[in-house]
Amino acid sequence: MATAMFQQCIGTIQLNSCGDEWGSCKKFRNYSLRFISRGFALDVRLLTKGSFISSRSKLHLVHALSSHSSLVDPVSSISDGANDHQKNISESALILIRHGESLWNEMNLFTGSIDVSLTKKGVEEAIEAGKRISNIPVDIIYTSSLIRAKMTAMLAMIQHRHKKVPIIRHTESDQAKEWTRVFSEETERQSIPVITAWQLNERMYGELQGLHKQETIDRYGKEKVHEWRRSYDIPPPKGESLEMCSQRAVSYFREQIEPQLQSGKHVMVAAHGNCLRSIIMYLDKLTSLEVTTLELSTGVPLLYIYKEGKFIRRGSLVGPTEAGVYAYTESLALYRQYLDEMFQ
Ligand SMILES: O=C(O)[C@H](O)COP(=O)(O)O
Repeated sequence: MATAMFQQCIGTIQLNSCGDEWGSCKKFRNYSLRFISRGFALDVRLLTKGSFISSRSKLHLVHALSSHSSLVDPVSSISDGANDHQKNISESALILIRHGESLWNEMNLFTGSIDVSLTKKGVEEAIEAGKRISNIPVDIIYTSSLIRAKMTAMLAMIQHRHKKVPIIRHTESDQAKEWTRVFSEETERQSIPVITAWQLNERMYGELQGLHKQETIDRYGKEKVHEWRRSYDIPPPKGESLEMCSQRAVSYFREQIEPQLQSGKHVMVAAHGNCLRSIIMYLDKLTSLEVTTLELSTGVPLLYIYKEGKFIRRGSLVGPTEAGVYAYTESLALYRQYLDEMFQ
């Protein structure tokens, strides 16, 4: 696969030698070498006259200038003869993550729309989640507008092996858009857009927000509280039912996120227990009865493959060192192989 990538990019790779090792790069001067002071440390092998030359020196691969984004997203760009069949495989990864433990999860309080931070354990869960998805391609991230989901997305993404920088896009006003513009295409390519959307916020828990869950059970009874928490269409007092939450969250998913998947982008969504339950209900075509038993743990990423208009659930991801990761799909296995070769 590395052969395929370099065949595509050979004329356009930018390389940065490390100081005194520059001499060993001279043989590649026909290939648009340029000194750039940042990038990823890699051992780069280049294909020239039909065979690989190992540079031996530590090179910094900055990016490919070609229109292909194959060095950072090889899944969609593999095109040598051996991999021609890949052209016909059009699939995207969708990762869903419920945020890590929040301060109010720890205190067993109804949280809903209240904007509380992760706990230390929540931070660790987000980092662990990031390790689990570190071999899965991610092109764009969606989070709710609440800090616990944003923290989870950022902490998870900094674990990714491709080392791209997640950047929150501020689109709340024209000025916000203008003032947060990135003026380098190269920097842009090394970043991942993070879109925040209130539609992905946790279901609004109304008059339960801030109440202790056990004390609420003691006061209103187990059955009533369970109905508020898990029924599909019965809202908690002055709050949103799952159905109401689903109307905004699933509409947003269908209108904004699904088109990204359709266009071949790999997407991560960091959100909340009930918001994600409503999205999973849509993806897995669960009935309003089935969704009542769906529970999501904090900080556990779930993988779906979007292919030919269908969502295929692949379950929760195992740790990055476990061989099972290879079993997800052929494209994902190739992506991991690429990461192994490029980001050892
Ligand atoms: O808002 C909350 O309190 C939690 O995120 C979800 O709570 P639940 O499990 O009671 O729905």
